[in-house]
Parts: sequence; structure tokens; C-alpha cells
Amino acid sequence: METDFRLESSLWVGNKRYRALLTGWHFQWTEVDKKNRDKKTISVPVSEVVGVDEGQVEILPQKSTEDTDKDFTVFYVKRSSSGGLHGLLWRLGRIQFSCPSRVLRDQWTQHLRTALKTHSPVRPHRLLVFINPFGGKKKGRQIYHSLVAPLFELAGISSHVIVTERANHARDHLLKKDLTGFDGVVCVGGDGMFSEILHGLIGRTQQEAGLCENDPSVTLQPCPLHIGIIPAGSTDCVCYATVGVIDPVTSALHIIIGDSQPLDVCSVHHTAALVRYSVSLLGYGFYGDVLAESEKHRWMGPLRYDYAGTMVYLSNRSYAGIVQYLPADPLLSSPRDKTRCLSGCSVCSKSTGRLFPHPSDSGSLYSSHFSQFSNDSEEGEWVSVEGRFRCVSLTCMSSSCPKSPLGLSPSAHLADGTGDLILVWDTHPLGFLKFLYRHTSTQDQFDLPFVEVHRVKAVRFSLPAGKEEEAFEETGGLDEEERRHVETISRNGSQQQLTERSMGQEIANEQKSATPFLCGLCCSKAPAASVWNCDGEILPFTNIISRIHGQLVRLYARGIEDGATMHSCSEENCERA
Ligand SMILES: Nc1ncnc2c1ncn2[C@@H]1O[C@H](COP(=O)(O)OP(=O)(O)OP(=O)(O)O)[C@@H](O)[C@H]1O
Ligand SMILES: CCCCCCCCCCCCC/C=C/[C@@H](O)[C@H](CO)NC(C)=O
Ligand SMILES: [Ca+2]
Repeated sequence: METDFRLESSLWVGNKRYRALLTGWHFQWTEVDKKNRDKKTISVPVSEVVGVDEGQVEILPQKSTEDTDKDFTVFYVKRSSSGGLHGLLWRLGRIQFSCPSRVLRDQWTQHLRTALKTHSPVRPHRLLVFINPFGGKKKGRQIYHSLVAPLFELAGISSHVIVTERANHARDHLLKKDLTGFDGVVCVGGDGMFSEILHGLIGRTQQEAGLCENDPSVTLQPCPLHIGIIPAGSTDCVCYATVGVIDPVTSALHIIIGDSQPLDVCSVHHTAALVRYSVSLLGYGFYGDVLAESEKHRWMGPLRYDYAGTMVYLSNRSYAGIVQYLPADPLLSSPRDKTRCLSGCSVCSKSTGRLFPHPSDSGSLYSSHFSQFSNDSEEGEWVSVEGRFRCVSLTCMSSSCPKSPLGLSPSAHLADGTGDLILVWDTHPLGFLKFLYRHTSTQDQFDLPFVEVHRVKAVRFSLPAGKEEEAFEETGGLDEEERRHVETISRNGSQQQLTERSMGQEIANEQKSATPFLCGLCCSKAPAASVWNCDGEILPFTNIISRIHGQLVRLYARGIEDGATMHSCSEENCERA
């Protein structure tokens, strides 16, 4: 196989002579001096070659080609350090070769193109792109058209672009419209836009598979379309945690070369109905209160989270609750094992076999039906704890973000089929501050006596008996519309739920009146219940059941690259800042 693509010859770059070599998996070029001695080599995996063009090609300020008949240009991924604890920035590298003859030039371009097709079979050809024109600093359109579209064009990707006109436009399109011919869906925006795509694609896939999303025991069908995220929001946590940097060009290059990163998704249910999906944070207590408080100060922009964080911290709240969880197999990994889920993570790779067993395998951990909601299953026993909590958080991944470079749970895995449940018991204000502060450094936030972390497959939360009534009275309970909503979901399935009612802003608005913080600093009586923050949306229910679905979606990403150990960095395909 390797030898089929082998091509080696002398080529020129400007007035320097190079020996270029294409083997099956790598394209490399080595400068050769006048005495025929090798100088530096640059080696690029074929899978990271973006495109090959005849002539001398420039893409900036716009694509132009000087069609000399002995030249060709190769575009490839070039890395540079992000300078932080995190991943590597990717840039478009470009090199123009001159050949002694046109025949040799054609041989090079043909061989490179064939190698590309053979070694990068999963590259997208056609993409559906949704741009939120109002996300983040409202630069989504500009980011896409100036930084991303020229790269897609260079790589021969055709895209159908939709600029969204309202919240849930992208989600509804994915649920209802013809998606034939698309290889993937790209969102240009923040975590809220990603969540729309997530809900649209998961819903569409289950609809087509005839599966009911309401039932937490149903094994959901993984989505066939990949998701690409071009970060252009005020919070881009999913992008940061799966790519390692928030950078539109890096993300566009991951999409172009067809990188594929499976991602666990948590479904959240109330009684017999799906409420929402979550990937980064399902948080009750502190994170719920911060979101509820920040919604009241949207005009502050991204600063509202800092403001709300401070106010909620000062309000010094804790909440009573019953948390039940189904532990994951402790022999496979632990949230305190000090490992990090990096590109090529072995824990996630091993999980793939467990999550998607061959039909002939018997006795697999994940049978076709989720029997984990009963205690008599061989898959483990539910553990129950009750008390007062500062916060209860569940995350399917590390949830690293610029504020917390290692994340809510630094050793969580993107695609191992489990989530990390973090229980922060009621404690004195300084203790809680220490816990929060440790998120911003490399200090272990779990190494505190009032903090527990468990790797889990499912979680239930309920208010203690008696408190339910109290919370219901404080929040006004479910209003008539919400009751109808739940009944509708139970009767008709979640598709109707998704299309009938936006789960986002309306709920946030309705719940504003119920926001615990309203009784916050100024009143004496602390509220009995907080609200759930589900990836930045407030949930309309307190008692919930959630289940982690392993590798339910795939992103155009590869996890965080560890700059220190990157093979290609040592081969000078890396520009260190
Ligand atoms: N055209 C539109 N008009 C209004 N809202 C929209 C539009 N398109 C998308 N949205 C909604 O905007 C919300 C926020 O979008 P996004 O995540 O892209 O930006 P953000 O600035 O990071 O968000 P946040 O305000 O949550 O931090 C999403 O939940 C999405 O549903
Ligand atoms: C004294 C310093 C306190 C610093 C506290 C830092 C804690 C940061 C933890 C951030 C976790 C973010 C998890 C991601 C959540 C997203 O799903 C969601 C939507 O974008 N974002 C928010 C803010 O809810
Ligand atoms: Ca996980």
C-alpha cells in the first residue's frame, strides 16, 4: 500500500533545492545544500494536507493563481503553540514547488490527490452552515466569510449557508428539512448555537430510527452527521474542551480534514419526558443561580457571568436535595486518576468497543435496553445521598474553558460513556471560595473535605419530602402551560415537545419570577430550591433523571493535542510562539 504512492524527486522552492518524498502516509520535503547534504525536513501527514493546486496559488486577500505550467502549490496544516495550558493553534501552511518539467508537476499533483482520497476518506464534501448573527460580539457572519469560507473553497467543500433569523431556527431546520447530501452541520456561534444543532440532530436521528427520546432506558441512535463548531459566541466551552483553543481558523481546518471526535451526551428527563440534552454542565445550586442571575443582566454581555458569580457567591446559598447515582466501573478510570483526555485518548478508544459491542458479543455492559433504572440489574447499584449542597454538577467532559483551563472535572473523558458527578456539600463561605478558586489553577478542586466526585452512568435528583411543596409554593410551581407541556410530551413524544415550545428563553423568562436569587441578598428567607443550569439554559423542573449516552454525536475535532508530545512538532511542522 505504502509503495503505491511513493514518489521522490528533486524540486525547487525559490532558488533552494529540495528533495520531496511522498509515501503512503506522509509528504515531506528536505532542503539540500550545494554539497548535497540534507538540511531541515518538514513532514506533513497526508491527512493534514488541505489541498493541492497547479500553479502558484495565493489565497489572501483572495484566491489567485499564476498558472505557470511547472509549478504546484501545497496547502497544509501548520501548528503553533497557543501559549497556554491548552491545545495548539492551527494555521494554513503553503509551499510552492517548481518542477523541472510539466510531466513531473502533473505526476506530483496526481499522486498527492490520490493519496489524499485514499488516506482521508472522511473529509466532508458538502456542509450545512448555520450562522448566528447575534452570538458573542455579533461577528459570526464576518468570521465565517473572511476566515472560514475561503478555506472551505480552497479545500473544495461546498456549503449551504443559513443565517439564522430567530432562536431555534437551526434546530427546527434540522428537525424538519431535507438533509440529503450533507456530510456535516457547522454552527458559527457559541454554546447556545451548538446546543441547537445538538438537539436538532439527535432529535432527527431518533425520529428517523423510530426511537422515543422521552424514555431514559432507550438506547439512542448515534447521529450520522458530524458537527463542526466555528467559535463565535460569548461562551465557547464545547469548542475549547474538544479542540483546546477558541480559534475559528483552527476549527475550520479540523472540519476540512474531516477529524472526528465522538462525544458523550447526557439526556435529562422529568417524569416520563425528555427535557433537554447536555454535554458540558448540568448544574444545580451555584451554577443554576449564576445563570438565573446572569439572565437578568444580559446587557452586560459576557461580563454578566462574573457579576452574577460574585453576587451569587455573596448570597451564600445551599440547597437540600437527594442525589442518587449509578457508578461507572471504577476499574476502567476514575475522576481522580490525574489523567487528561487528550487527542487519541486510550480510555475513550477502549470505551468504543464497550459502547458499541459487536452483535455477537453477549453480556455486554450496555445491552440494547438500559436496565439501570432498577436495582436488580447486573450493571450496578444506585447509591443515594441526602443533605444540603452548595452545588451538584454533572459533566460529560472536562468542561475546560478560558476561565477554568483544566475544567470542572479535569480528568473527565469526552467519549467514555460516563459523566462526572461533583457534589459540593454545604460549607463555610471561605471553603467554597477555595473550591471555586481552584478551578482557575492546577490545584485539585476535589481535594477538599466537603467535595466528592463520582464517575457515573446516570443520576437522579429530587427535593426531600416536604421541601417539594415548599419550593413549589415559592416558585409558583408549574403553571398551567407547563403542566400541559409535560402532558403533551408524555403523550406525543419529544419531537412535538421540541417543535411546540422553545426550551430556552421563554423558560428563562418564566423562571425569572422564580429565581431564587430574587430573595437573595435582601431577604432573610433562603429559597428551598435552586434551578438547573443545563449547558446555559434554565430547566423548568427540579426533580430530574439524567443518563449519559456514550458517543452519541461526533464533532469535527480530535480532542486536545498535547503540544509537548506532538510528533509533527518535533518535525518542524510546528511554529512555536
Ligand atoms: N437569529 C437569532 N436571533 C436571536 N437568537 C438567536 C438567533 N440565532 C440563534 N439564536 C439563539 O441565541 C442563543 C445564543 O447564541 P450563541 O450561543 O451563538 O451566542 P452566545 O453569545 O455565546 O450566547 P450566550 O448569550 O448564551 O452566551 C442561542 O441559544 C440561540 O438559540
Ligand atoms: C474566585 C474565582 C471563581 C472562578 C470560578 C470559575 C469556575 C468556572 C467553571 C466554569 C465551568 C463552565 C462549564 C460550562 C458551562 C456552559 O455549558 C454554559 C453555557 O455556555 N456556561 C455557563 C457559564 O453556564
Ligand atoms: Ca464522558
